[in-house]
Amino acid sequence: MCFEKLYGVDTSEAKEMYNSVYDVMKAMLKEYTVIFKGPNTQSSQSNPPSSTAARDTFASELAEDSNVEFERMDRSYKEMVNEIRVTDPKDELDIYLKAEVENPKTLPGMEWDVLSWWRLNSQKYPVLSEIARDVLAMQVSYVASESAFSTSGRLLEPSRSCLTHYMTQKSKPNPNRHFLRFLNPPPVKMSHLDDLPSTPGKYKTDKVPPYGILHHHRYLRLSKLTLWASLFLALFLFYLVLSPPPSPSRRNLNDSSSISAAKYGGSHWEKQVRKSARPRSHGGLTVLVTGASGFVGTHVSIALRRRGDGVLGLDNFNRYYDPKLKRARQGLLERSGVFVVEGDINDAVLLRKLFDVVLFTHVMHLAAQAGVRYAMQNPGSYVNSNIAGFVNLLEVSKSANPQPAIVWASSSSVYGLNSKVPFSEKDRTDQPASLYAATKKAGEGIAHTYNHIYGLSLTGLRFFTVYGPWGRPDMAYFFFTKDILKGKTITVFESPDKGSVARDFTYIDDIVKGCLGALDTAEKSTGSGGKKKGPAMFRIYNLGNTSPVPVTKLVTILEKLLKMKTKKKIMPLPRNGDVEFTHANITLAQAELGYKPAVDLETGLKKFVKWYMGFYTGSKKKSSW
Ligand SMILES: O=C(O)[C@H]1O[C@H](OP(=O)(O)OP(=O)(O)OC[C@H]2O[C@@H](n3ccc(=O)[nH]c3=O)[C@H](O)[C@@H]2O)[C@H](O)[C@@H](O)[C@@H]1O
Repeated sequence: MCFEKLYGVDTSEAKEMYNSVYDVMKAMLKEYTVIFKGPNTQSSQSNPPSSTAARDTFASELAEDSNVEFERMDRSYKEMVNEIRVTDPKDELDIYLKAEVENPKTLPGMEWDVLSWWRLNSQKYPVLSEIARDVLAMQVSYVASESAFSTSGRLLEPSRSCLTHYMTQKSKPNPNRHFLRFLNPPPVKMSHLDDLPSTPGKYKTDKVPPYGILHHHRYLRLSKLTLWASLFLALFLFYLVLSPPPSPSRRNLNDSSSISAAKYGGSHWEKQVRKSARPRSHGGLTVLVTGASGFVGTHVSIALRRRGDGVLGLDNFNRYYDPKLKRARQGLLERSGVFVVEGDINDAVLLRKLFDVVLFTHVMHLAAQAGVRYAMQNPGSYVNSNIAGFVNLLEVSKSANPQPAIVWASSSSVYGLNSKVPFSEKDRTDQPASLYAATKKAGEGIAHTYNHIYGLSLTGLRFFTVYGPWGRPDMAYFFFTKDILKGKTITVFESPDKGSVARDFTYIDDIVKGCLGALDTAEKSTGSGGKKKGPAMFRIYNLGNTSPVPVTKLVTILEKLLKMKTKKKIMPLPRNGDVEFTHANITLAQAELGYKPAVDLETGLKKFVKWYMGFYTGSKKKSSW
């Protein structure tokens, strides 16, 4: 009914919304039925709290605390509920939905509240009323911020969630409650009760009308419509609070992570994990590569495997860009003997499981939300992957025994508005120009903390615009190629003084060498079992090419390689996080990692174009992979 009001009678939107809420309610009902009635298999062994027992406790609590005429109330409403007594909990929802809409206009002048109605109807709808009690009794402060869930200011108002002070007393956090078990929030004062006197006892319970009277009248005044809306609202909150950590505001990005749990476990899976992680050469490393089906992850994993190291991949296959490309990379990895676990770095259970099954000597952490400009569209995904995910990985790594040495991908973007060239590791990095850069910089700070407190060996690599075969479709060289081939106009940015924007484009093979150099020179972590035993290595290196190339030149090279002219639209560099130029000073990486970039942009793009034509157009000239 409320969806019909919102979307129109008989519209597909209304039906879709109704069905989705209905499905959620059914699922919750099922869950609660198991909790309050006990799963079939256990019912004879244990004594799970039945809905009747729960109801009785609830009723006796009421009788005890509030001087209500409980017996009288009990008699009257038992008479009422006997009219429709639901025997099978799974029918409760249908019966509730079919019930008459009650008239909200009767007995004006008395406030109603949802919880009272549900309490009153707890015999009629035993399981639904348990859900209502858990969900609707949630105090405002049980959610991080009520406003966070609201698109139009305050969400919980007296008319929407009218919890009397009596109810707030009754709805104290109870760790045994199903809902609160998930939440376990600190009990803070409800914001909409702020006008309650702060002196305890000023509100006397005897000022509350006797429960029996209230109770007797309230159900008559309750609008089914409002009830339904309240329940939906509460369900919405319930979902938000219980859903996996958010997430990229774009739902599809996390689709794969939310189903990851179903994709691991079992003896066959463990066998694959062990086999993949087992080094083939004597003294080989045992490396967990996160983001293994990403661009750099694929190349690094294959290079490690080829030289005899054990490699286990981890990737959530999100949809930031075409997952088919990631699956194709996974195919390559499998052919090289690298098994990729489908899962998210935010999944601590999975990570712990992986560390239980394999004693990783190293982690090559490449899973991240990449891309500078996309951060304005979906900031949450950067926080989720580059900060929360990284912390999760560090947490699990610091507790592992032995602790692995970790090498992870930072970015040239941390230099932000730094104008001193070439960029040296000693230069300031406190002026990020994008949220992406800020999360990468935060990652460096977080890594330092874990090094300092737990003795984790950590090496950060600041990559400079990495390109090459199997690259990322969101990067300029990649989509320029695609657009040039399609005869589309491409947009080339220029700096505010009409100068060229330039990048220190770095070929993938050079980056791979830098990654392997970092892994090979990383000292062991010093901690064990989450405790630091001594100072551990902490390093940051630039991995660039040391020869910035203007984007206009990149376009000219691509035109030459593709043998096509393109239409260019020159635009001022938008204020979306892009910086005017990057240029790496690689002295440190050269000295300590033996890093020596060897591929110039034209040579690298030639290899990329060859791969691109083979992969996307089926050209016979396929690359070596
Ligand atoms: O080195 C880095 O730190 C970063 O390199 C790239 O970021 P970016 O250098 O911005 O790479 P592209 O998005 O491929 O852009 C390359 C150049 O093309 C320019 N561009 C981009 C898009 C466009 O339509 N037109 C255009 O002229 C950009 O302004 C930039 O100068 C990656 O996307 C980041 O993930 C990485 O961390």
